[in-house]
Amino acid sequence: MAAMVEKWAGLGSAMASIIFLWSMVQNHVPVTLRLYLTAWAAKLAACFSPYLQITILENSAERFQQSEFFYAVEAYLSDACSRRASRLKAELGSDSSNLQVSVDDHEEVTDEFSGVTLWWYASKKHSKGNVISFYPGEDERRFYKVVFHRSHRDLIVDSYLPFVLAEGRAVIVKNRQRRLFTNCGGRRRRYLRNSVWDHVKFEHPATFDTLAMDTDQKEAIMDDLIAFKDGKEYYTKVGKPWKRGYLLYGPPGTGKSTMIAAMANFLDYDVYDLELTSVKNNTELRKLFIEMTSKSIIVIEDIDCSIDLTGKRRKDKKASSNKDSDNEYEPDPTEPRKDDESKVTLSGLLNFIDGLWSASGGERIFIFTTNHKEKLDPALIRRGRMDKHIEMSYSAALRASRCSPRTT
Ligand SMILES: Nc1ncnc2c1ncn2[C@@H]1O[C@H](COP(=O)(O)OP(=O)(O)OP(=O)(O)O)[C@@H](O)[C@H]1O
Repeated sequence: MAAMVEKWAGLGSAMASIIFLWSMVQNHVPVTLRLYLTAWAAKLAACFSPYLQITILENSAERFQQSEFFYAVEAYLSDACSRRASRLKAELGSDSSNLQVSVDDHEEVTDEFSGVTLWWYASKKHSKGNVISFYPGEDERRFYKVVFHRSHRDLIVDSYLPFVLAEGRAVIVKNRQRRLFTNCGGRRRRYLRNSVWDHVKFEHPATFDTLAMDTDQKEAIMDDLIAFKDGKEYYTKVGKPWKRGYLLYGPPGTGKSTMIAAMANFLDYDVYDLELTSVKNNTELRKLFIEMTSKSIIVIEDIDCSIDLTGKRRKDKKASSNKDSDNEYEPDPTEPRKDDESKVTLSGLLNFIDGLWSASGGERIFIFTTNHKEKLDPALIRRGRMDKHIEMSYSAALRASRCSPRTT
């Protein structure tokens, strides 16, 4: 018993010495050296620890692109492990109608795989950049960390993590609600949501059955869409990005928007309604592009009103567009440049469609609509960029109006 008491007393004095030494270090050692020492202490501890940890960040380097793996992990943990967690958080789902329950920050959840136990943690860390953000959450990077015994390294890396990715993807698909995105909402709101896009649930009821159009033409379009959707191998084989462009042209009210909705419903894709006049410059356009998910249709309506195809800039679409009118807005060279005018250039747009960036993500369809095909720059609509040109005519629209139920 006396030996035990002596042992505890020894331990107590050792602890007191460590605390004293640490407070000395805190007071007298410069911050940079202290951080260096802390990092080394962590490395040293890791060498002797029998456990390994893998971190999965929400954003890859410098918040550049959101990590699909992070969201797969989030979905997997919410679905498979949240019942074992004692602290959960509930948020509105992506379509703002369903509740999503997930594991709260700093909460530990255990999982088992092939008889091996693993521990997951969710947390946030502040980015080390010098940028000061005015919006909450901007300088924070969320991450998940999985800890396991180092003897199971191969099993975890080669089998468990791919399993989590596949399961998480399946959960995302199962819970998926198709969305209609816009870049027109308030800039501040989008920052708060940590995204450059706003979205609502996509609920347009149009289908190819309800679309009035020549049957052969309709079937040709559907075949083309199916070939695209199933064409991953083909695109890889021929070395082309997995994307396709459609130009829908014809007078107002001939069903161009309806056709887009029918395509989205047919393919089960999200729709990104890109308002070019709200995009500040080519850099912002690229950022919007990076944040688009795959399996999506990117729409630029009335492309001739959205961008000055001669290389000069044009005012707001609304200012210039009375769609039936031929009165074009002519930019006045003496007019001072306004900051809120879009500076997206034709070359920026061409890069967006099929430059190096266009290949990232894959499985995307670009659709431009116009009432004046003849006004478009040939470079913009050449085959390869806009692979299929579809004319929408009044005769089909007339058929549609005859078929639609009468309103009184
Ligand atoms: N071919 C069609 N099939 C089914 N509905 C049609 C067709 N054409 C027009 N409509 C109906 O006419 C209305 C206008 O169609 P829509 O908005 O798709 O035309 P649009 O060509 O996109 O017009 P705008 O150029 O003005 O944007 C919608 O209510 C749509 O249901």
